[in-house]
Amino acid sequence: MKTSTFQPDQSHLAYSVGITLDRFIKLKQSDFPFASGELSQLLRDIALAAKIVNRETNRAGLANIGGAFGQTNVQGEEQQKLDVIANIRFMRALSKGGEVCAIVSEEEDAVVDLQNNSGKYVVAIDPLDGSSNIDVNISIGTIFSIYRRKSPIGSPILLEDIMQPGSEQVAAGYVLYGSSTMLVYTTGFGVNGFTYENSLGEFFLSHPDIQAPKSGTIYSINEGLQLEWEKGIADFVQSCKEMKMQSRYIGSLVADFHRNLLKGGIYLYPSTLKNPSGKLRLMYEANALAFIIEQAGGKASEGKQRILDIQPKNLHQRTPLIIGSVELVEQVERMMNPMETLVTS
Ligand SMILES: O=P(O)(O)OC[C@H]1O[C@](O)(COP(=O)(O)O)[C@@H](O)[C@@H]1O
Ligand SMILES: [Mg+2]
Ligand SMILES: [Mg+2]
Repeated sequence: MKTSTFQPDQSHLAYSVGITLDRFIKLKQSDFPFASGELSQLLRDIALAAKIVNRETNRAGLANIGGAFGQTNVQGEEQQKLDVIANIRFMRALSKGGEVCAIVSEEEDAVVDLQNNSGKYVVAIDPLDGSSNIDVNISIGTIFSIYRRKSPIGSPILLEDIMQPGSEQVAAGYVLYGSSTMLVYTTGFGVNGFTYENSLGEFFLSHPDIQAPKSGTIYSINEGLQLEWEKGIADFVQSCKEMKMQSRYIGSLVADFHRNLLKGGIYLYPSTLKNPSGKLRLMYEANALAFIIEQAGGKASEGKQRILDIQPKNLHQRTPLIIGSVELVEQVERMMNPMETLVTS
């Protein structure tokens, strides 16, 4: 019997570049034997809101949605219009989806209880990261963490559902609104990046199984605060200069993190006189990026302790953040804790 030589396209079976986010989420669901599809749907809801925020950021200059909103958030920071717009868009998508029972947002003073006791998940979100760069057309982002609630489904949410350490995250990611728009996330089975194809309105897998280089030549820190650094940080930055490493600082955490994740390097926002606990927020900035960098083989620390082991005490608490290639982060830790290094060496 004559058979045709047609080879069926098997590519959908492998996580090959070009697969849509939707399809990838579906295929990856098999990583969770007891998956019921809710986390998958929640990731889709976040991707949908990201598409809308992407559209808003692209036309920020045209549609008079740049500039200040005229209010300050719980941290006393002036809210930008896009902070508020992004917050509304993500709130809507997360509440409409039905999977979420509570949200912690940079732009909301208190926990947003969605009065949806059947919701399984809690989301912590920085709707718009890098707000100071909105009006000057520099890359900005969104950062999100997803936790499974601890209290029984159907019952009201409890504090224990919200105040979970980063090690309890079931998924985390960020969206980068840059020269291209990307969504990068993990569910604890590696890190994958998707690029948004505007004309098709779809995210496509472009960076499968991202691995952070063990070391790198890039260091990212706001050197304007140099006089406020503790000795270990100052020594490390000095050693970077002596080794002629490249200083790169965009001032948008997501963009600085993303570059260093792909190229190898380290981002540091240490404690300063103005912010003795650092500037960045544990629950909706540091935890998500720490989960991603660890899944990609890197490291995240506050100088001594692993970020993901920090037990949160309040919603908007800050933490020093040292994150990136494992060898560089460990070098900073050694320089910040010379005595311990002496004891252990
Ligand atoms: O201007 P600084 O002190 O260097 O701080 C920049 C950091 O602050 C942030 O803008 C804080 O995030 P938000 O914009 O979400 O408030 C980070 O993205 C960035 O890394
Ligand atoms: Mg931020
Ligand atoms: Mg923000």
